[in-house]
Amino acid sequence: MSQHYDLIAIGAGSGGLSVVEKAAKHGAKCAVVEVNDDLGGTCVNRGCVPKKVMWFAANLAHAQHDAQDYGFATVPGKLDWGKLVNKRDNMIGGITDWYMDSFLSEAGIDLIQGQARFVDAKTLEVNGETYTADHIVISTGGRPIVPTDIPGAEHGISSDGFFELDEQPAKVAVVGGGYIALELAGVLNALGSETHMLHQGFPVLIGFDSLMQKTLRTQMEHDGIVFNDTAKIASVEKQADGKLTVNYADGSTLSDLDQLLWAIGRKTNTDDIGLENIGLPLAPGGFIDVNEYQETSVPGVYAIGDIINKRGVQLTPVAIAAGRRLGDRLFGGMKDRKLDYSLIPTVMFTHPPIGTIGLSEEAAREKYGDAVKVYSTEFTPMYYSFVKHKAKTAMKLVVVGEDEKIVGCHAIGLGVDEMMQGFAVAIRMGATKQDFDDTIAIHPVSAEEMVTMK
Ligand SMILES: Cc1cc2nc3c(=O)[nH]c(=O)nc-3n(C[C@H](O)[C@H](O)[C@H](O)COP(=O)(O)OP(=O)(O)OC[C@H]3O[C@@H](n4cnc5c(N)ncnc54)[C@H](O)[C@@H]3O)c2cc1C
Ligand SMILES: NC(=O)c1ccc[n+]([C@@H]2O[C@H](COP(=O)([O-])OP(=O)(O)OC[C@H]3O[C@@H](n4cnc5c(N)ncnc54)[C@H](O)[C@@H]3O)[C@@H](O)[C@H]2O)c1
Repeated sequence: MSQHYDLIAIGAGSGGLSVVEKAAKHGAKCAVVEVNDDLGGTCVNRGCVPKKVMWFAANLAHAQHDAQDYGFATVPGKLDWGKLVNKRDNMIGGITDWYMDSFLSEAGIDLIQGQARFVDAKTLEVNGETYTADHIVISTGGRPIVPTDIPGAEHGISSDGFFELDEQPAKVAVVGGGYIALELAGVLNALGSETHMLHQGFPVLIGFDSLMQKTLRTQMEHDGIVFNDTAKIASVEKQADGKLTVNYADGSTLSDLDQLLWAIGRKTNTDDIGLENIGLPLAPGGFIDVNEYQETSVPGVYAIGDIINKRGVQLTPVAIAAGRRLGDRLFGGMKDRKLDYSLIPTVMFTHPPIGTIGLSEEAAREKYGDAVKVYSTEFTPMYYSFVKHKAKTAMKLVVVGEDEKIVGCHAIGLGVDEMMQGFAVAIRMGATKQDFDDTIAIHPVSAEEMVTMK
């Protein structure tokens, strides 16, 4: 006899846990299926949370250098990588234990451990048992891509492997030019690894505003990261001493690498979940198409989080928000509740960080043509007054039409990670440049430049 639920989520990550939590709060009988031993998914175990710990450590490394320029007698200390990793993993263990021991039981949600597979649109099979539900949510997220067409690629690691490193690599190459490549390269470099970034001729940070791309690139180079923009990797070899050599197509090499980190994108977790049994086709890239209510083309089957076919929304708060809204709509009587996917703010935890919301200047010009106007500023924050190793801050407001409605807001620099959330509220409410100008600045902080741009 199979067990019946009102809703089952496949995958206990940001999206899956959020939809069952909300649905259960509204009284629905819910279960979540998870194939891994740890709950919380990518963000908690192999993403945002451990990454942010490493980013904090990298900030401290920068600050130790800066402190000397402020007159402190301290000499920057060497990081005990093992100690940091141990503390980080203990912290994450605390979160996953809490999910396992308190979160699910307090919310009255059943955990089904194993790999879920659709038998039909209302039935899942897990470890030989069947479970039925009126509503099934696919929230299986994704995993890093490691190339299969480059001989020796398997000698490299992915972001998952980065979080398993118990020793800091002395020399490392990071392949890619997106969020993960840039964030992890920044961490490794700040913590003292010789860091090489390999990507293939395209600008880093595709889709971001060009001012952000340019400023970050300049700063990363200034920090000592070596960029190879024409890195066509032909093969990777492991030497007798365990070090790696990258052989480029042009015959040149990069050798003595302790690690090679592939950060070239992620693939969705859709293999072997039986989508063929419910007639649900995959969109290009392995994503799942959904409508504005997270509904797939199969009635009663939904998809949320990284798995859905929308560009630029593979973020934890997006998965959570979509899950909560779906729970409200299905069981809370909120018939029209859905996530608005426009104007999603995001921060890239590089050194310095980037905060962004809305359209880049380039995208706005493509959409609105001559109606676009841009305000921007570049400056050195006061913090760096005595610091030799300075990092510039750059900000840009992209506005449209006579009322100069803000359609894009971008900033890179010290502290912008904590700055952008408030601006995102204003911009979602329809703020114009005049609203920003009418706001009294806070002094002396970098954020004041956002409301004083000419
Ligand atoms: C290195 C890194 C850093 C990141 N940093 C940030 C950040 O700073 N801020 C941010 O907003 N986002 C960040 N992200 C993105 C964020 O982690 C994801 O957007 C988020 O985790 C997506 O949630 P999800 O629920 O869709 O999927 P996931 O969190 O990936 O959860 C999916 C779950 O489904 C399980 N699963 C898969 N298949 C099955 C199956 N058949 N049966 C049962 N279970 C299954 C998986 O084991 C997993 O636990 C980062 C990602 C990475 C990789
Ligand atoms: N701070 C954050 O919020 C944060 C941090 C990390 C990840 N994320 C989320 O996770 C998603 C995935 O991140 P990601 O970095 O894996 O993907 P991404 O799509 O951001 O970047 C992948 C990069 O790899 C490049 N690339 C692709 N194939 C390549 C190849 N063969 N050789 C060299 N480069 C290649 C792409 O051009 C791109 O620059 C992000 O889009 C983001 O939504 C968010």
